Amino acid sequence: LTIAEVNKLDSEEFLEVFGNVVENCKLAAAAVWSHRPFRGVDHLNQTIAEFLDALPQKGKEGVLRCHPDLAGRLAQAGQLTAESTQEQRSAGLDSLSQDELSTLTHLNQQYKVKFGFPFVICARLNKKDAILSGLTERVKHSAEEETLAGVEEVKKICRLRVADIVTSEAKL
Ligand SMILES: NC(=O)NC1=NC(=O)NC1=O
Repeated sequence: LTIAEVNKLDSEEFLEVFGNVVENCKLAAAAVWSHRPFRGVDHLNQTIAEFLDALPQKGKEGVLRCHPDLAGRLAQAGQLTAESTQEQRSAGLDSLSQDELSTLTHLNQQYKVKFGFPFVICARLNKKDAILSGLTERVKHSAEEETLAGVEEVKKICRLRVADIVTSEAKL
């Protein structure tokens, strides 16, 4: 879609198209629709980022809780959204050794017990080794730090999903 076509979508169509740019969080798309017309893809991403940043602490944690674990139960059951399936596959998370899988599962569990929300990272920008080292490092942080770090990753995931939908116009 060009940004001009995006700006013509009514709220229902906009939700159909952008409803999952933030995983399982249609509210983000529903909230930013009223900012149209969007000047360009950067403006659209900026409004989503501002929506996420303006959420209270509990809201930020809630957005993180809407994310499926990396190589977690849903992934192993083949029940991830199309976007998450593709992202987790691109990081090589669908071909982990038994050791890697048990390490990731254990660390994810440890992280979730500590923070009460899952470890979130942009899988399209991190291969499995970066994911494992990121998780090992970030589990040492505070809940406040990890809420912010998780939301930053959600913004990266969102930007890539938006880029799959909106053709950025060549600068005229
Ligand atoms: N817990 C996660 O980080 N999940 C995910 N990151 C992605 O990039 N896709 C996911 O499903």
